[in-house]
Amino acid sequence: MEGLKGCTTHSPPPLHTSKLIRRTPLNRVFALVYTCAIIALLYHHALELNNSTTLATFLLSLFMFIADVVFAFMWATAQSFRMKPILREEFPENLEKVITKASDFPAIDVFICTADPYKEPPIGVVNTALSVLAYDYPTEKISVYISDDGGSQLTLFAFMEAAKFATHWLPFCRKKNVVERSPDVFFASDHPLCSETEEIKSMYHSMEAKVENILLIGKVEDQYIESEQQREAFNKWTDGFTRHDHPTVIQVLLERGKDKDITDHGMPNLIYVSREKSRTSFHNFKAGALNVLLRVSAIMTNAPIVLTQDCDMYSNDPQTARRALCYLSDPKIQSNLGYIQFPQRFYGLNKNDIYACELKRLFQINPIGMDGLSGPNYVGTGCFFSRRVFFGGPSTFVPPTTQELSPKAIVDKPIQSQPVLAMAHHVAGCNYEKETKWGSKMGFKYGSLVEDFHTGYRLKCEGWRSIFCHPDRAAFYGDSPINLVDMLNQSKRWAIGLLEVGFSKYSPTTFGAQAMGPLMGLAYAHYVFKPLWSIPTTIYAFLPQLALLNGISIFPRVLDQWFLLYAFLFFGAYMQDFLDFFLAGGSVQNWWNDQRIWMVKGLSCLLFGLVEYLLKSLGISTQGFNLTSKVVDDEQRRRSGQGVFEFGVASPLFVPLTAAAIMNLVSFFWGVIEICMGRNWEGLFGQMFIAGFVTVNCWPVYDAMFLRSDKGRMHTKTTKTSSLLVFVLYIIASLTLRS
Ligand SMILES: O=c1ccn([C@@H]2O[C@H](COP(=O)(O)OP(=O)(O)O[C@H]3O[C@H](CO)[C@@H](O)[C@H](O)[C@H]3O)[C@@H](O)[C@H]2O)c(=O)[nH]1
Ligand SMILES: [Mn+2]
Repeated sequence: MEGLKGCTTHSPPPLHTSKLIRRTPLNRVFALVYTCAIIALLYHHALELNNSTTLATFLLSLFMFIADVVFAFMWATAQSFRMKPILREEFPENLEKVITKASDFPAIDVFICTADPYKEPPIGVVNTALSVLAYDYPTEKISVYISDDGGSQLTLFAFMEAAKFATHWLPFCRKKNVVERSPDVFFASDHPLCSETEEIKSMYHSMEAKVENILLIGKVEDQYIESEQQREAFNKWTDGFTRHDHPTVIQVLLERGKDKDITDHGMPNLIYVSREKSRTSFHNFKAGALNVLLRVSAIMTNAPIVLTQDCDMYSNDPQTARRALCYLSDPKIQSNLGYIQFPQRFYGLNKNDIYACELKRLFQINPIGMDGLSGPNYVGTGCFFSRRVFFGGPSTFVPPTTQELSPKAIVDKPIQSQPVLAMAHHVAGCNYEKETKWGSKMGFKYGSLVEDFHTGYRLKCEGWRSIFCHPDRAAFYGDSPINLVDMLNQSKRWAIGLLEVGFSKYSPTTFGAQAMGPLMGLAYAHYVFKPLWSIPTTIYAFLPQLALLNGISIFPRVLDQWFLLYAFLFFGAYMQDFLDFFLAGGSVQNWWNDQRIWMVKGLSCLLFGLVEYLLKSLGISTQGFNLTSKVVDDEQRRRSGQGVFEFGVASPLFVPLTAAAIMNLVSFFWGVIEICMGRNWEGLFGQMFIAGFVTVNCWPVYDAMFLRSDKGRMHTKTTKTSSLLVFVLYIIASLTLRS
């Protein structure tokens, strides 16, 4: 592999190594066997279609055929992750021995995005920023930029407080060798008690109280303003200032070389940026915010390395930047190395992770598979980029709009000097990108609600390589929705965004496969077409059951040889899925929940995402970036902690799921009755099995409909609508199938 491997007497110690996962040959053989089984299945379908005698049986066979074709396609795309998965290890302790002294480390610009002080409490964003400001990295090399799309003085106020607190926090972390550098996490953990710790703890809590108080009041009142400089900053929030319409605000809160901590050690840069907004221009959500930060940071510091962070993703390991450097500074791989992606990991997941919010496959398993090819995708946060990637492919430099934005430009003026500030305001303006390549050929890419996925994908197509860095100690921890409807809405937004890429002119199946090779093309196709899972899932959730209710058998009889094929395909896929999950450190319970959520998503967010995407393509509706809320009420947190599903609201997202739950329960019992009355069970076994399996999976739905009385139970309106839907489907099916 590319790493600096093996130690002869002369070669330097390694910075990183990698190895192929041991079970890879087995995976490849299994893929071959399973492919043969799929071909046999499709042959069987062809026979069925050909032999169907009535329109009804033809339609049934046709739908089942479509379902299996989509399943087969998705299975095939998933194999790309199993062909060459690799594991890596880094040795940051060797950095100084191999590369340079710490003072020669490259500078890093950190981008933290936030967009709404009420959905993303500023104290949380402050903790994220503090955890990065306090990295074990030369302080003068770090600049943290906050992008505030909420345009909120409350957030700015929180950061002014944070800047003061940081002058105590950074030296404290250094002195005590603190590992949890997010103060909130540190003070909530078991930490050694001493007067100094107590003092800084009370300082933190009083800052927290102040910030929360301001949030309650809703504005920064006079008594909180401490200096003329602060007043001048808050004066920008005039009467006409709204979050959708306001001028650029850039505020340098800490300046390298000028501001000192309480031990007289220098501080990193901390800069607040709220880009200009106007109702007449489109802002491209987070991608737009990141492009503004790319430009503003180019003018102010222009570090060669850029780290992007979501506001809730705090650093959990101060060594992280050094770890990324093990790759970024290795001359052997530098030339086409685009970014180092760390996995998204989450704190406070509920017992057995009932909503599978850990997204183990997306964030931990699949990236290992892509890493063996040309590297993992970008997931929006916890990613160290080489700034150069935002300006064209490794050998095709796309020059920026002005020389000052070039990754090679050298900043020689202080960040608070007049020309620098003027230029920074200019490039943050909402008209700046008009008629430029920003968002298409330059910077973060526009055109998809999953700007992270889209950007990473396009960088790959341009020829950049990426690396997946997954140390044992999580590098970052973030928030994940603990409310079902929030989780489904988030996945729905992703589904729409993915389809936007899938059906664009850059589709992975055509453009992508050509640019990156067939395996990477497949891997990306697996993501962009993920919402298509909803088609077979929906068919399998209703059709075999409707046929069962009408006494029609659609799968082979148990003693038939074709039945074995179905059994192999089903158990083969589930067992392999289980093994992947289990060997990546997941528990049996968590896997069970993960497969259940896969089913739930197929009947809710993926289905709605697909429909909304179609409506959007027809110009009927538009979808914005609905932020995932990072606040939850205590009762919800309690229920979620007990591992109980939270329905509560009457969302249409729950209707197909609830209808499927009812349909499967009813048809299963109907089947049992039929068999008790002496009907031959062999022909119905396949359908009974599916109905039974779905019923077992739907336990939380029945619980929420019939047994619970708390606020998180199923809304009666959802139950009624779903029952009606089942009834209508039954009538339609009976009329068609019995005709
Ligand atoms: O107009 C916007 C919208 C969002 N954000 C920020 O984007 C981040 C992600 O938003 P969130 O609501 O937390 O979305 P998630 O679905 O949890 O985020 C995942 O999916 C997004 C794409 O849909 C990626 O941008 C994220 O990095 C990825 O973690 C947050 O820091 C927001 O403040 C903005 O800055 N401007
Ligand atoms: Mn998020």
